[in-house]
Amino acid sequence: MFLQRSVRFLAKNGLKSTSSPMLMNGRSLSLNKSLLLNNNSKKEIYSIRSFSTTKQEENDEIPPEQNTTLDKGDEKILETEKVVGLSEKLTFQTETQKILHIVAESLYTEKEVFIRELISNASDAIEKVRHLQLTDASKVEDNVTPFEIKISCDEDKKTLIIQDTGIGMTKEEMIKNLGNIGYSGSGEFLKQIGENPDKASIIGQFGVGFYSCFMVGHTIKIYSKSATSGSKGYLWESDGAGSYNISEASGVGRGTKIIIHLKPNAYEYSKKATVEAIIKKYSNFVGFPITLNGHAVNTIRPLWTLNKNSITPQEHTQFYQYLSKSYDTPSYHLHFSTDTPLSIRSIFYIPSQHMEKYGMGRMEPGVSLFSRKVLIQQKAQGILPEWMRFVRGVVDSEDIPLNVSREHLQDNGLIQRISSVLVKRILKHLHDESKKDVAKFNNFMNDFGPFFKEGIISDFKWKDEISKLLRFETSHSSDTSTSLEEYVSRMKPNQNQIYYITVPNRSIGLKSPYYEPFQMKGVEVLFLYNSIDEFVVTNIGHFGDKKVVSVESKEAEEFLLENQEKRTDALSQQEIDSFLGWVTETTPEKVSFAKSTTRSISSPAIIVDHESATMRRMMKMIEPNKQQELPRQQVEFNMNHPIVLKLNQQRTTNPEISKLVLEQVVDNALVTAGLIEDTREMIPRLNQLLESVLNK
Ligand SMILES: Nc1ncnc2c1ncn2[C@@H]1O[C@H](COP(=O)(O)OP(=O)(O)OP(=O)(O)O)[C@@H](O)[C@H]1O
Repeated sequence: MFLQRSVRFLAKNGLKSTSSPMLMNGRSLSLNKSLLLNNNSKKEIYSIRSFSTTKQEENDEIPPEQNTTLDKGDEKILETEKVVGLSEKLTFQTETQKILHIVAESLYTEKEVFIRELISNASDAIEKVRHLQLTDASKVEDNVTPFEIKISCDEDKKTLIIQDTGIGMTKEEMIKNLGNIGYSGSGEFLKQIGENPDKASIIGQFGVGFYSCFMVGHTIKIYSKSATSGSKGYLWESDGAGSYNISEASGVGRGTKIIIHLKPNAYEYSKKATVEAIIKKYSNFVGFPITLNGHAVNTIRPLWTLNKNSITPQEHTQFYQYLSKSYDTPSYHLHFSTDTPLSIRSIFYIPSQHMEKYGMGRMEPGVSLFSRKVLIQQKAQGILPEWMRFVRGVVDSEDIPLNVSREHLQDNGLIQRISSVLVKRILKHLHDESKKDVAKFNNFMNDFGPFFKEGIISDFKWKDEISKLLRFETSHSSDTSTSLEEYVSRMKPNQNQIYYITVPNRSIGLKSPYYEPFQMKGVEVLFLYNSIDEFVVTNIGHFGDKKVVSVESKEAEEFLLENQEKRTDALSQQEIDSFLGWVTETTPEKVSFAKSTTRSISSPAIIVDHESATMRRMMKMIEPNKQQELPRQQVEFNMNHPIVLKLNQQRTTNPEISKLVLEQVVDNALVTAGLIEDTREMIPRLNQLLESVLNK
């Protein structure tokens, strides 16, 4: 289809199906040329791509030997630039100095990552210039230079040079980007880098990658020329000891050239074999040709555009590690392509671990958005919902215009539609995986469950799909592995609701008077231990046609009443009424209504139909200074309980102690319902009661 469209277009516009060397040198170069010829309409991109790509779209890997114009022999990059005029000495921002020092000094075991960081910056810079060329070519001075990353190491000179033909930097940008740490939480970085054993991952996640070159270099020289029209070249030079020099330079090409003069303990990075192995290890999936001393190193395989059966598990792992700047093997991956209703090529990875659980701050979104292999935005907001920020991957859709506003991606209707398709597909994939390997999925949910719970609370649209993935601990088993589907499959024939109880731990749950009647009926109850869980189940509301309700709710009480054998009370109705009247008279500030319970409980009293304890705690967190008065409660008494019967006997003969006992019984019920947080106010009363027991 591309080809047909392009032939039509070329015929119409009189372009020749050229076999010029530029077109043969890879797609990025071809795109450049297309821009020289035309403006940036979608049609033009189709046409040139189709002509430059003779293989089918599904399998358009560019063999390494065709990747670059530079693969001609052992070529070293020379320092041909010349400083013009005087140089200006500037100091690093204080925080930057600290971070620079830490990065340079404390990562000696993982030094090699500096190559990954610099290549990643180079690739980002090229993506930026490519995007600018395709959206506003007039702003770019040089539209001819091919997109490439050249690396050169020299064992004699003890240098390593990394040069890109990317967006480059103006003088101001060099000062801003290289002299300051953009990351606002640099204090946080300093803390984490000290504590975390996986320092290399932290470097990647905090955007301090550039400074890693000071681990290996005693002097760093950076020549850079911004791609924007009219820019001059500059040299930035520093030994990382607090200051840097900037001067104008002539002979600087578009992009950035970093010359690292290696420290004696880092001479290994002047060896070609060492550097080549590191590039292959970390940067094999960079989307632009990388050459080392003139030889092509990487294989450009945009995996997401390939046939999924042609990709090996190792390639997936490598690609994931490249995308996520991490070293683990992903738990799951999904390679998903569709042409209807939208054209989407995508690959998603679910990491095997995440840092949020260690309190390491919020993860950034991890999916990059492309349009026909041109990067629109890395870590794109809005392509997946916020709660799916743990997913890493790539989404490519030719339906997205290159000049889509990157700031407001999440407000874009098309992005929202793509997002919908993707979220649905990812959730379905996880559901399928949960059936394939139950233990693996349960382990995954143990770790990543909080993200899905956040999804239930914040993203109502997906609550049905997400609720199928959640796992709970229940009275059936102490594993945190019961799905709602399994719960439903074990429901009693007369049961049409799912019951939960919020308790601090399992043992309290098992002893709770709210759980007791369910246990007696053999009805399974979900045990929720976190405040957030109650919001989660409240938001789930219904699972299929089964309502999810608290064991403390009216609905639960009605269920318990059904088919319940009539209790025979030891007291007459008149005696009961009189007792309950005494209760409300004696504890008017705590009890609004007292009645005889119908629940089979072994405690003397229980609070019913009350406000959720979780909600109270939440309100307190929201307004910590506001006194949260506890409203008067409805209390049900177990009229066969020995304490209640004795209380009834003694309330007239021993009114003082009976009042104390009643107050304690009510307070005990409030504690059981989680409504009293501070039990200290009971102590004087308990002491009085103890005294009276001992005095007997
Ligand atoms: N080769 C380059 N070309 C153009 N600009 C660059 C280049 N290398 C670095 N920069 C600029 O310097 C900034 C700082 O780079 P650094 O590697 O420290 O962090 P980062 O790239 O922003 O974050 P991360 O390392 O997480 O990708 C970059 O954001 C970019 O603006």
